[in-house]
Amino acid sequence: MLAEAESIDWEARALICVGQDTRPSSPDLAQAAITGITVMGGEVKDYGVVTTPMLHYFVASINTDGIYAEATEDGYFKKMTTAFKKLRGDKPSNGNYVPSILFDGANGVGALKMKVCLSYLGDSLQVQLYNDGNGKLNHLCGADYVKVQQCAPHGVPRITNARCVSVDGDADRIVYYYTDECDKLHLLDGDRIATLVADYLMELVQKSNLGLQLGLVQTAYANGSSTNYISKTLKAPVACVPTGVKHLHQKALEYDIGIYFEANGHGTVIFSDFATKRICCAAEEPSLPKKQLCAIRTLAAIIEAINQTVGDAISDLLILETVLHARGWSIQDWEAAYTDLPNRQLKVTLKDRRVIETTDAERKSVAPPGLQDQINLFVRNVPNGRAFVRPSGTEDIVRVYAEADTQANADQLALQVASAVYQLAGGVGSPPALE
Ligand SMILES: CC(=O)N[C@H]1[C@@H](OP(=O)(O)O)O[C@H](CO)[C@@H](O)[C@@H]1O
Repeated sequence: MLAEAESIDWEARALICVGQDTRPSSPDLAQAAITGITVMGGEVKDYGVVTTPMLHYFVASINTDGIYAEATEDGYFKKMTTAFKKLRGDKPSNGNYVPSILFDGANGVGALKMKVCLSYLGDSLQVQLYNDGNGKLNHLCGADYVKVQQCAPHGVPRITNARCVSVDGDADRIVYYYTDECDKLHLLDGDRIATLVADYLMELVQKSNLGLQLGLVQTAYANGSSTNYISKTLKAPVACVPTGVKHLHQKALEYDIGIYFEANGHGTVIFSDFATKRICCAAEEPSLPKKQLCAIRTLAAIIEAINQTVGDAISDLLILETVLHARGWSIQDWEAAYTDLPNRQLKVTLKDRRVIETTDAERKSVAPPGLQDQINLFVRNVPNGRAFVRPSGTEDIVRVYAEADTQANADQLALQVASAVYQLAGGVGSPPALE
């Protein structure tokens, strides 16, 4: 019936790529999928244990008959790391940049694949691997833990001011962090990543003189300071869309070069066919002025190094290390661009989370009645206040986000909004409290 409704041609070749992560349930689930596909007459390409973004990369490569890339693990690492080494040149250090990072693999597949990546990277980048698979997946470690709890992950040594990276369990998100002399965590999340990359690419786009338009896409979770920095300092177009990378990706397709990152570190850069052709053709024009040609060739190498199919922690890492290297920046130099507004996220459990309805890319609630008026009231009472509430698409909860001039005000605002949600929208369990 479904096949009929969707006009599916049973005679057409159906090739399904299957990949699995490191969870104990994965081999059985993968086998069940493979059996189902085979019974239905489909063809299976079993990639075994891979990161989520690797599987996306393989599918895009197959769907473009290898034009995008070679659909193998070796093809994936070779293409990205060759471009990375080209971008790096023969000097791994530059100014305040040191070619060495601490890597928290969240005890997931990202750690395994980073190990493989290291053999391709040679000595262009030193990566110390931690949480590399022996502990519990995402437990007290990984990008989500670091971002939401705003704490350094367990299992990674505290080396003052050292540049550290946390990826999530399936390696599609990445955040950077360091701990300072007072053991305070400094988080550089998806917003910071987007602004760092945008600043660098904008300079290249200008120098390349190819008339390409660059834009950024964020969600309501983007820190207000980052949005301000993009529009006021970078003077780049920035759009806000509902949560979920499918929305960000779709919007980013509207630009020649679209940069999208969720605040949690999930994102990538995509180049339109038009931009790719212009850059790749111009890169073969030796008669162009040296500075212009150099910028164009750098853009061409970035196209090779980035996984454009979806957010990819390993590919993003290579791009971010490239930008920091090119700028000669330490992680502290990167952080100096702007100051994040303190923020807080809380969760509220409701009888039915669908009673919360939102509009304006989830920044305003339209149901239940009266909730938005209450939020407006609380927000007005704190300097630089902003807050919103939305039902999660992945958990049976409602998420509350608040930011303000101080952590105490952000905490108070989040708690006020969460309490209003609990009262007006049918909260269950104990009333909201700061976690
Ligand atoms: C605040 C937050 O981090 N939300 C996450 C989370 O979605 P929710 O709909 O908020 O549960 O999971 C999504 C899928 O991984 C991710 O795209 C999104 O950013």
